[in-house]
Amino acid sequence: ERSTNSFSYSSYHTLEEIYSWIDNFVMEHSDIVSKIQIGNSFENQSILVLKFSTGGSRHPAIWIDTGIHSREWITHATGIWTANKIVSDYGKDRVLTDILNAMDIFIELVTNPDGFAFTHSMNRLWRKNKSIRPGIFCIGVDLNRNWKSGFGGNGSNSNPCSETYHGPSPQSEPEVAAIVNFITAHGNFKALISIHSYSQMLMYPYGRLLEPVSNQRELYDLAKDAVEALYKVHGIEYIFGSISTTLYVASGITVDWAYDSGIKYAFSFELRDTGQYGFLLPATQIIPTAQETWMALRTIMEHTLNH
Ligand SMILES: O=C(NO)N[C@@H](Cc1ccccc1)C(=O)O
Ligand SMILES: [Zn+2]
Repeated sequence: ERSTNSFSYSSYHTLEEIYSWIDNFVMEHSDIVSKIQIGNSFENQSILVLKFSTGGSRHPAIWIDTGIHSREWITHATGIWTANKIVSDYGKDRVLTDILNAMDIFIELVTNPDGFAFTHSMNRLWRKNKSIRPGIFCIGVDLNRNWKSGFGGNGSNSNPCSETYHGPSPQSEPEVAAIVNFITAHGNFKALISIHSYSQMLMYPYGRLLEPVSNQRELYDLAKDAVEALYKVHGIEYIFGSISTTLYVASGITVDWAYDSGIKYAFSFELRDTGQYGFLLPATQIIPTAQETWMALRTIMEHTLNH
């Protein structure tokens, strides 16, 4: 009896429960999934990535991260369901099978493990990581402001007590440095998708600039197709566009770094809802959210495969 069969995909879980699910999941699907430790968090938790691969040495790759902001629990839960969806549909869904036969998919489920543990133990609405530094009397850096592109610019804050504190320097945080080192060393990532909640948006670079990226038209059309595929599942409406024009100017963010590193398909999701529950989205909405998000992810991955 597969222990992942007894895991509830319609519940929220602790860091320990997710890490033990990862070990069981990898054991039960060792033909296609492996676990990579890309580093350690500030408080010395392992930073784990799931690799989905059908072989080959350096297939073009797709990166998905969830939970960079620890209070956004729907994103970790969506990532776990998505991992199981990939192994369930491989060999059955033509599009996914074609994607995995040609590309590798990497999913980092708990991108901010220290913050995530803290949302379970002390503060459900904690956003940042848990780094501390001498002479600084507030905890944590916003991991979505700590990237090199536009570091310290508008839409990030130099005050360590701010929720958007960018940290002392680019990639100062081990949780960000681990991803940068991994993606840079791999050298063949074609798409990066960083998943947040909430607001129901699908966005692409730039966050730091109002000017459009060179392939803006392509990203606009792809985002449009993706949100249409999402809408068809449960009728949930997303808006889409560049981060700076759709949401607000934000500097030092994941997708700007990815885009500037040559990953031309860089997206950020804001999952359900639009504020009724916000970060406290009821667990009953986990599977519906994951189901609709999958159709958008699949659309983006299919486009990446074909371009
Ligand atoms: O925290 C959230 N959303 O979860 N707000 C995001 C908005 C966002 C999302 C993606 C890129 C840039 C900015 C933030 O980091 O400010
Ligand atoms: Zn966020």
